[in-house]
Amino acid sequence: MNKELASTFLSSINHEREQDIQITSRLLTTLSIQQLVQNGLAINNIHLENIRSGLIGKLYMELGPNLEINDKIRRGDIKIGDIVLIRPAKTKTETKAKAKKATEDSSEDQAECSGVIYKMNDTQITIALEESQEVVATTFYSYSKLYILKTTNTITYKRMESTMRKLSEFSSPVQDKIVQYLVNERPFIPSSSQVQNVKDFINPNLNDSQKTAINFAIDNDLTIIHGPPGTGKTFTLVELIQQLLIKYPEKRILICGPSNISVDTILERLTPLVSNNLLLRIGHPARLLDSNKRHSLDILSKQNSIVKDISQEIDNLIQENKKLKNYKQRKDNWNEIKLLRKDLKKREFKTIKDLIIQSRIVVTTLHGSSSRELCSLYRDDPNFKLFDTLIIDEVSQAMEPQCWIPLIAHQNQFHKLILAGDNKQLPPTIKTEDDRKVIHNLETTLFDRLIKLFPKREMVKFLNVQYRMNKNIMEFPSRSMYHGQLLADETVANRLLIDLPIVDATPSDDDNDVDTKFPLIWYDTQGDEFPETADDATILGSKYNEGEISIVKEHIENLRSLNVPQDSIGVISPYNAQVSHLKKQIHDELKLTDIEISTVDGFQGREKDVIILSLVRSNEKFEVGFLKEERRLNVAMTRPRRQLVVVGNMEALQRCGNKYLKNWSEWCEENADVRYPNIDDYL
Ligand SMILES: Nc1ncnc2c1ncn2[C@@H]1O[C@H](COP(=O)(O)OP(=O)(O)OP(=O)(O)O)[C@@H](O)[C@H]1O
Repeated sequence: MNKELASTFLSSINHEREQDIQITSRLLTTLSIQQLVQNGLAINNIHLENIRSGLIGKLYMELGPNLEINDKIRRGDIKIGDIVLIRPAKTKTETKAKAKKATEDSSEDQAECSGVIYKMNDTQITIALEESQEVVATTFYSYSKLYILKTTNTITYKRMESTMRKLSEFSSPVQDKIVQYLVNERPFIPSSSQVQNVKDFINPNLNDSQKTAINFAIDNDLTIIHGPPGTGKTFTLVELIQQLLIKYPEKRILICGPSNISVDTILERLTPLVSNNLLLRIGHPARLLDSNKRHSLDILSKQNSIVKDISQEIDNLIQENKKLKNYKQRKDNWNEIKLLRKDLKKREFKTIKDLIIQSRIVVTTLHGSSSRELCSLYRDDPNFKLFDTLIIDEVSQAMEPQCWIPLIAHQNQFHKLILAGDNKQLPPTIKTEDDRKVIHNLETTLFDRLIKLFPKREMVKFLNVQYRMNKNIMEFPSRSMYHGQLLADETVANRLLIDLPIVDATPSDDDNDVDTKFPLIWYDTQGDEFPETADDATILGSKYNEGEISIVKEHIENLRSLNVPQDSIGVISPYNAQVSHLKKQIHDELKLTDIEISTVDGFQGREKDVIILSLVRSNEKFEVGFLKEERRLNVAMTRPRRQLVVVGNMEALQRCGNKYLKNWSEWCEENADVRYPNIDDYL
């Protein structure tokens, strides 16, 4: 089965990469820089302030706003960790000679370099460059205006493809005990010992479902911890990791996730509980939370004093390089830098190896798990055993081929695989739109496939108590997605906005209509008074709804008049255009900049006291587009703790033909405080 699995994924990944590159290059070529900036895919009007050396011989390019134009950088959707292209803007004032000279040096038609966004604020962007980009980068001093473009991260595709090729080379039957489960070459037989492994839990607050999951994971070699929203998946994993350290002090655990934030959350929670020399974070320092940088292998490996001196010498040579006029001098200077770099790398490798051997918990993204640093230990001894347990968190946000990266890079080592996630929340983001088979192959996560492979689901442990939502908010998601199994812990079941100390107590005791007393409110915009609008400005054909924005603003004003703090309020819309219009009116016009406004994806894994959800869709044909994606809506409606406010056309949901949406609006009709806004009140 490994060969079929590998070839299915190889063709799907190839198609996905082509689609991704096509979509990105279509945007970059058809749109002007202005339009790309408008869509958050580019940042312009910046210039090169400085180049300095950094970790593991990387270079850091510091860019600031072009002060002749503005004093702030318009960051758009570009964020830390993105791979970007840096290019000079063609400006009239740029003399041909200057451009020609820069081209000679860069020996390219258009000077261009690529790097990773390392740091970013309104006044400076720091980009980490690969060594190969240095010569070009220094030529950018001669341009007054630069711009950066967000690009496709092809490295991730290459890693998945090489992993799948290695999987296809496995001889059958496969040797690796864990891989045997995944390729259906081994039945799953749960351990029969009823002994409750853990005698003393460290965390006294664990509930029974969490304890059961921990005991099962210690006792079995395959576990899936199914954690619906707010049920303490991370809480559970942290205890499990501590128990594994106690039980197997000599073994090493590899913790992976699809994104840096998914693994940084666990590392942050582990830091106060585990001695820090046992914790090691592998990954580009640019992409780590500041609180986790102290565990960063990159940074730790630089603390060696000789390594520091060599880095300083490299730095000085780079500064000198700027002043050298003659091309040959510059070339000699780079050669000297290259020699120093070789020495630096040898010393760093030794330091890195010692740090990895000393650690007991290695934390990295799924892609980072096959990093050069980690796999370099097998160069000396291919049979070296580095890890014993693999934990993959947020497994339902990862494409299955990503989950194979650590399994293949460290094959024949793992005796235990623990997957944690929720297959009823956001699936992995797939760019492909033109091939349903590819979409299905890549959207079906390892979690989904294993519960099909083992229909008895004996390895699945469900966390059933949630610590986030008022029970009225929890009720529909529990019924529609979790077979009604969710329970609201008593600490959250009945809490309302009005219970927040800062919020005005009931202005008058008998005033039961005050907004802060309702956990569930629906502003029903049915009829044709609140129509949606197609937004042509954004090339992605997004939609927005002016009428709904007015209702959102009015509700926010009501809450603010009752002293609900801005940072307790979140506004979500599935449509990018609605998000940008909401930001413009709430952030720019109302100046309520502490109210978080984002798409559903931006709120994944997060929570707020009150969430206002603007559905946008309202048209004569009752079309609802991708509102039909129930897992996306499930994430949106399970973000609030105390109040969920929906603004949307109930009739559209009841007549769009989608069962989930119909059930949701009918259930809310019975259980929410439904209001019928009158458009005249907003004109
Ligand atoms: N047994 C428990 N007793 C008390 N509080 C708990 C317990 N388990 C989890 N919590 C609380 O519930 C909240 C959610 O926990 P956690 O962040 O671990 O859940 P998660 O499943 O990782 O998050 P998400 O819901 O985004 O998937 C946290 O505030 C945590 O402190």
